[in-house]
Amino acid sequence: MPDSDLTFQNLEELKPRAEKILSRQAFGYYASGSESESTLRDNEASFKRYRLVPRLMVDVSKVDTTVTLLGRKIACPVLVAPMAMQRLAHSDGELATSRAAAAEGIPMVQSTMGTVELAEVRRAGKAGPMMMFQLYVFKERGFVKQLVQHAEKSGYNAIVVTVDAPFLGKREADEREGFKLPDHLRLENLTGLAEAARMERKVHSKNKGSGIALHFADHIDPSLTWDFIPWLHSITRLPIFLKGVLCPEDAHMGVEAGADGIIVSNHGGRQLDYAPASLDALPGIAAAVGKRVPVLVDGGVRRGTDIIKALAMGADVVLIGRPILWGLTLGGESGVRKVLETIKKELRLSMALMGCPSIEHLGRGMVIAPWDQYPNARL
Ligand SMILES: Cc1cc2nc3c(=O)[nH]c(=O)nc-3n(C[C@H](O)[C@H](O)[C@H](O)COP(=O)(O)O)c2cc1C
Ligand SMILES: CC(C)CC(=O)C(=O)O
Repeated sequence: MPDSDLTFQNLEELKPRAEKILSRQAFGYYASGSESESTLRDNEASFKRYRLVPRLMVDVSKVDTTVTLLGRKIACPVLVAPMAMQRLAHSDGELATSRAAAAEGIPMVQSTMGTVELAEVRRAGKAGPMMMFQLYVFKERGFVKQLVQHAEKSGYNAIVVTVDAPFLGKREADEREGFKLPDHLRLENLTGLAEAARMERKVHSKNKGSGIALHFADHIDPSLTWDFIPWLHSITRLPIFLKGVLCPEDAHMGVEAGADGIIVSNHGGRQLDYAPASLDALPGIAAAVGKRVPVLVDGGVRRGTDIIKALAMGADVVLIGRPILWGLTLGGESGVRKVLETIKKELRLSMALMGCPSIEHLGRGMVIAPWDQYPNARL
């Protein structure tokens, strides 16, 4: 697949360009949300509702975008979100994303459902600050233990447990197109295991509808409860983040159960439709967590100013999903690098324009919701 022209101004331009390159099945799988896609749309729309109040006469000749996560310095408060099956976008798939993220000093979260084996992805990203492994919890706990311990031995620095997917949301594009993983690709983390061989057949199966949804219903454990977290701690020394939290009470219960980080997410609008936009759920969750552990957020982050809004509203770090896949589609490793470079540059400039020479300067008073009064009314 020849790489295309990588001249673009911003992340919002990329989706229509990627659509021209990808197969209908792959584009449908990447782009779609569940059901009426109201949460999918609301994720981006919510960022656009808020306004920023700049502060003036601050020395911004130097702007420092770095932050620390799990004791490691990262280039800016951004992570690459876990996304399955990246070789649908480009033949280098997860390897390209891993190299690009490492080169930009940004951690990547690798999905359980990768099309490159997790240890290879980790090796490709060895120059980077760190990597996390996203875990889907299979009914077969022996397999889960094997997967997690293999990730730990391979050098991953944290486990991200996705807790919003007891079943896969109803993604109508996948149902309509009969989404299947093409025959030349494999869910590489699941091969070589007896249980996995059976799972794999489903993803390639000739059944009608979404092969992924069928695979999920068969093998992912919908009976998961909070006691899973202490069990996971008992089999790994890695810190555990919970991904998919939308309710302050769940965030609190997660921290009580032993979570080392909370990721506010509605899975990019792909699970429960009409779940709140992640940004709208964020302030309540940040308040419930009360700085006990880091709070991360994803869903609809497309601009440097979106990162500023999320941080000012209580997040420590954001994750970016689909724009990474569009960059990967357009230009493999270079495409992902360009996506990350672009948003980093936007963040740096917007911080300067906000009068924020470093991330600690971002505060709640700098973001106004439509229902807030403008700051001069508070004087
Ligand atoms: C194609 C695709 C695959 C995804 N695969 C996973 C996955 O394997 N595990 C997971 O926890 N989340 C997965 N997600 C959700 C993302 O991690 C993330 O929550 C979401 O995409 C963020 O929203 P954004 O795409 O608007 O930036 C996936 C999302 C997309 C678009
Ligand atoms: C293979 C899928 C289960 C990955 C996923 O989480 C998604 O498509 O949203």
